Amino acid sequence: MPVPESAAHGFSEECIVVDKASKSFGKRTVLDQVSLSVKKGEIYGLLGPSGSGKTTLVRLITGLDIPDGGSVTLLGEPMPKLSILSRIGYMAQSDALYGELTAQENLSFFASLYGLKGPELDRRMKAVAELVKLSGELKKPVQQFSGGMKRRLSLAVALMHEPEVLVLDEPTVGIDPVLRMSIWEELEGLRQRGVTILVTTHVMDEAEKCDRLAMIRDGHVIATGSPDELKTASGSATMEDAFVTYGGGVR
Ligand SMILES: Nc1ncnc2c1ncn2[C@@H]1O[C@H](COP(=O)(O)OP(=O)(O)OP(=O)(O)O)[C@@H](O)[C@H]1O
Repeated sequence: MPVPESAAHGFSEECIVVDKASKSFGKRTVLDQVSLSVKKGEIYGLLGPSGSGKTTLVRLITGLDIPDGGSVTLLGEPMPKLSILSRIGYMAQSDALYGELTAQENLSFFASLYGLKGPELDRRMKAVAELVKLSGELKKPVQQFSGGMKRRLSLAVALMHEPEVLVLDEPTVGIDPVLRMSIWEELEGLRQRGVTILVTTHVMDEAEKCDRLAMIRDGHVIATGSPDELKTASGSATMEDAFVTYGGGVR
């Protein structure tokens, strides 16, 4: 008897459901009837060439933009919905941090937007700073941070309010391989605690770490599945080959 996909991967509840979502800018259709679903507690990757529509899709999912057609449901609620925002952590592609403020001041500022204060604020600040290995750097102005440190601080900001869903747009761009590995260890730790993670990436070894992936090309989801399923379906030995097959249409 075939095993349902959700049972096969050990997940059940659907956390993010995108149903035939479309988005155009002017005459250009950037997303065309995109559908996918992400289950609670999985790391789901969006993989596709530059300009394929990943960031646009992420913005629809987080409610920053509204689809022209179709729908997005997050944690059972139709998006956009203000009350859901406190349950999402979003890390955009470019860091939105205050350079003149210290890391600690940045964390306090963003946490205050979620109503965190007092001992709870201190507890969360300590926890996220440890998680992204910036505990010793909290008093430094962010303008003195390297690109990788800023990326890690942005991740810390997204984690401050203990979101159930984490949406990360290319979280490791500009980060060296050692730091990249440690960020992925953190993401795997969060997954173990039941956090659902949606991540866009261009990096194949990161794609391999996802439970499931959607391959996006020219605004369409052209394949979904686990890394092994995508490799098998495309007759590829490596994720890189699968990406080229799906993304570049080379074979
Ligand atoms: N606000 C906008 N106005 C007009 N065009 C836009 C807008 N936002 C995105 N686009 C266009 O939509 C297409 C998809 O962009 P998007 O940023 O979603 O791609 P991406 O897959 O995230 O790319 P990358 O991997 O390079 O970040 C691109 O051609 C982009 O120029």
